[in-house]
Amino acid sequence: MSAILFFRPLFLAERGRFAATLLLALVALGAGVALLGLSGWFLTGASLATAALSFNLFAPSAAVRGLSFLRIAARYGEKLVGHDATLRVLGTIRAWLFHRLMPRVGALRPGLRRGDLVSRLTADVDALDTAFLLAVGPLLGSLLVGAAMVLALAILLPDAALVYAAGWTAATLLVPALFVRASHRGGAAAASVEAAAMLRVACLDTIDGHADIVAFGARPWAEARFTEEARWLGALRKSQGRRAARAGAAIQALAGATLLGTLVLGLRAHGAGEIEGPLMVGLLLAILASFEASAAVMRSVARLAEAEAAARRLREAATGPEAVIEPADPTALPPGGAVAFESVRFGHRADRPVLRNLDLCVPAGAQVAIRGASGAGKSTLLHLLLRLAEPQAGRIRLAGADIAAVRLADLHARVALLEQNAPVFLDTVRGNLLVGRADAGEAELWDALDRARLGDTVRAMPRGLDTELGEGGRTLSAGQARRLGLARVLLSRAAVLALDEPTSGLDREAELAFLRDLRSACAGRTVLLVTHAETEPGFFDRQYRLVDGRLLPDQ
Ligand SMILES: Nc1ncnc2c1ncn2[C@@H]1O[C@H](COP(=O)(O)OP(=O)(O)OP(=O)(O)O)[C@@H](O)[C@H]1O
Repeated sequence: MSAILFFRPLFLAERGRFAATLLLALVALGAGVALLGLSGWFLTGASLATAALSFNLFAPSAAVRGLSFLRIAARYGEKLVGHDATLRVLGTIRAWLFHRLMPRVGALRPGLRRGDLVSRLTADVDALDTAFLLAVGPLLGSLLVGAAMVLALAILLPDAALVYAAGWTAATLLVPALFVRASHRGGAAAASVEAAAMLRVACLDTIDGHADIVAFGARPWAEARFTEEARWLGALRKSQGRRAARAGAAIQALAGATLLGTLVLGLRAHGAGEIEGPLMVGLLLAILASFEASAAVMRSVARLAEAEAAARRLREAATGPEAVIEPADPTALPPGGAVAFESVRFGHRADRPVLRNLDLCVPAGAQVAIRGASGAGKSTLLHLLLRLAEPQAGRIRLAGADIAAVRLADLHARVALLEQNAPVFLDTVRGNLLVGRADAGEAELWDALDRARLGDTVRAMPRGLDTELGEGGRTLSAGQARRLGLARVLLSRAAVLALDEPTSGLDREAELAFLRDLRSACAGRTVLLVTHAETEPGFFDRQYRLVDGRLLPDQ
């Protein structure tokens, strides 16, 4: 339970609603047991009465109706309040998790797949709903009902109290505990949660790679992979289900044995005149009803094991190291756009440096191109400037300030990045552009689009700026998606533009035109552009080549 308890503060925010749920669940459970007990007593009493007149029919039948109504109302209220509280908590957990994940995404272990992360934010959070509704509630309810039954038997049929206590303890505590142990021992619950996540990964992978899979005739391969994941999940759930069914059968057997034991002891007490027949029947039926609560515990425990595994995965995602730490005592970022790298060393693995003691000095407003072979470290250099990763040695300065000492929000307001695979969000053209500057007006949006040479394309779209672009920009060509990313960067007010391959996706003519226009489009801003493209003299103030982790003057 330790992983679930990690989320306790978020659950406690709804403690009022959860307490009301618990109370209503107890009322429903108590009313159910009392209803069956009373009915048993009533029916037996009525049938044993020689003359109907000698038995008061009115009071018990009114009580039966009252209890059944109370049970229905309490059950309804419990579901209503409980689900409301749970949905609120799940919403809070999702928002909290998203907030925690954002600074950690860059530092997630490389093996962690997108689909797995989605799985954590959705299915794993959902699994936590069992933590209260299906676990704590039934367990507490069952404990209280069990204790009440032991007390009632101790008063009315003392011989049977011990038998019931033993049967009930075994059914409510021992069997679920053994089930949890068996599930933990095989790691079944964790494996099942993992398998469900992997199935989502396989599904997303297949959708993303759909065109290639079709083109290569690899559908059998994709289907076999998906089927294999599905089969694995199915097998794990089946064996978990089998274990749960065995435990359920054990509870039924214990309920039967307890009932039988109580019946034998009850008949003996009845023979000795210690208990009346109707009361004994009432007790027997109440015992039967109380074991329903034990079966509910078993069902919740079965789901609780998965909730615990899901909580562990959520905790891992929410508490991992942050990619970049905010400075504890940030310094103010002076105005300006001068950029300097001072003996910067970085490697994704410390023993494999990508940049080695790299120096670069770009005065404010200067435009610099950096060329280099694929894998030379060009994107890495730009990422370091935005503190998407931290150098292992050296310092990067912006407007004279060490970027490690300034607030991330200040840094990101000053430096805009056009990523190599700049995303197109599931939104309109306008929505995608406003990510660059939320308060941009209509004229500024069109200006940015024109400067990125995308204005005419958007004008020809049916709804212009309000055209929906589809997931991942599916309705755009790769070159158009690229230019949309560029327009977003041009729209921002950042004094420094970090452009990663801004002309990829453009033909050579458009590429040269873009590079030629860049000077006026970005006038007054510092530009660091990394590219494979051949540039021409005069396009940039300075040009470098990135070779062996160092910058050499180019041309
Ligand atoms: N997240 C990562 N984990 C480990 N290694 C990485 C990671 N990202 C990049 N690398 C490695 O770092 C090196 C530099 O990568 P980078 O993306 O900066 O190159 P690049 O010059 O931009 O290449 P390209 O022109 O192909 O985009 C490469 O060898 C790459 O394999």
